[in-house]
Amino acid sequence: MDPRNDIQRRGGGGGAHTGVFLGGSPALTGAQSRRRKMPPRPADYKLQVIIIGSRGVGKTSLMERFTDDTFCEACKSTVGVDFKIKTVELRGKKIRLQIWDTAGQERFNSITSAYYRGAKGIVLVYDITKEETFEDLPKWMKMIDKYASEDAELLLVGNKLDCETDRVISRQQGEKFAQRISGMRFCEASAKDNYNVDEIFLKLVDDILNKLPLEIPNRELSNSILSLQPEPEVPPELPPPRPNLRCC
Ligand SMILES: Nc1nc2c(ncn2[C@@H]2O[C@H](COP(=O)(O)OP(=O)(O)OP(=O)(O)O)[C@@H](O)[C@H]2O)c(=O)[nH]1
Repeated sequence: MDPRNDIQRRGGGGGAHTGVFLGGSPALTGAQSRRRKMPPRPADYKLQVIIIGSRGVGKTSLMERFTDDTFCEACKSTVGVDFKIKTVELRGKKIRLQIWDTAGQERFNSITSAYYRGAKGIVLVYDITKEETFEDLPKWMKMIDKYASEDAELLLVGNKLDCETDRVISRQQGEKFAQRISGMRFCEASAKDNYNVDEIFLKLVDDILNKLPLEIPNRELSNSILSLQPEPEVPPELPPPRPNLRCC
C-alpha cells in the first residue's frame, strides 16, 4: 500500500470564513457565539523542516506553493534564510510546521548551516532540467552530515517536473541517489503545476510523527518538540559534527 494514502488532508486551514452581511451588525446565533468564545486548539506538535539545494532549483517556490498556494514566475533569490508557518492535521494531531527556506548560493552557507540542527525534516531539492544541481547533491549531503541532527528525516525532490521536455536527470538517477543514502525518500514534483507539493511536506511530517513516541504528555512536549516558541530571531548555536556520516 502506498503510505501516501494514509495521509489525511484538511482543507479550510483554521476555518477562517468571511461572512457577507447586508447592512447592520449581524446577530450571532447561539452556536456562532459559542464558537467565537472557543480558543483555538493549541498545536500538539511544533516541527521544523528545512529546504536546501542549489540556487534556483525552486526551494522558495515549493514552500510558497505549500503554505500560500502561490507561484512566482520570477522570484528574487533568497538571501540567507526565510521561513513560513503552516498548521496541518495528520492522524488527528495538530502540527504547526515551521518551514525554513535557505539560500542556494554558497556564500550563505555559514548562515544557513546554523538552521540545520533544529530541523526534524530536511527537503533536499534539485532541478531535473539542470545537471549541475544534481551534481551538487553530494555537497549538500556533506552539509547535512556536518550540521543536521542524525535522526532528521530526509527527502530528495527533483523539482520542475512540468518541464519534462527539458529534463536532463532521469527519475531513475534521482531514485538511485536516494537509495544510496540511509532512510532517504525520493519524489519528483512541480511547484509550478502544484504536483506532489503537499505530499512532500505531509509525507515528511508523517515520517517524523512515526519516530515520535505515541503519547507524550503536553507538558513534556512543550519542553522538547514545542521548543520553537517564541520564534527564534537568531540562528541556534552550531551543533557538534555528526559522528556517523550518511553520505556515500
Ligand atoms: N517551470 C518551473 N519553474 C519553477 C518551478 N519551481 C520554481 N521555478 C522557477 O525557478 C526559478 C527559481 O525558483 P526559486 O523558488 O526562487 O528557487 P530557489 O531554489 O528558492 O532559489 P535561491 O533562493 O536562489 O536558492 C523561478 O523563476 C521560479 O519561477 C517549477 O516547478 N517549474
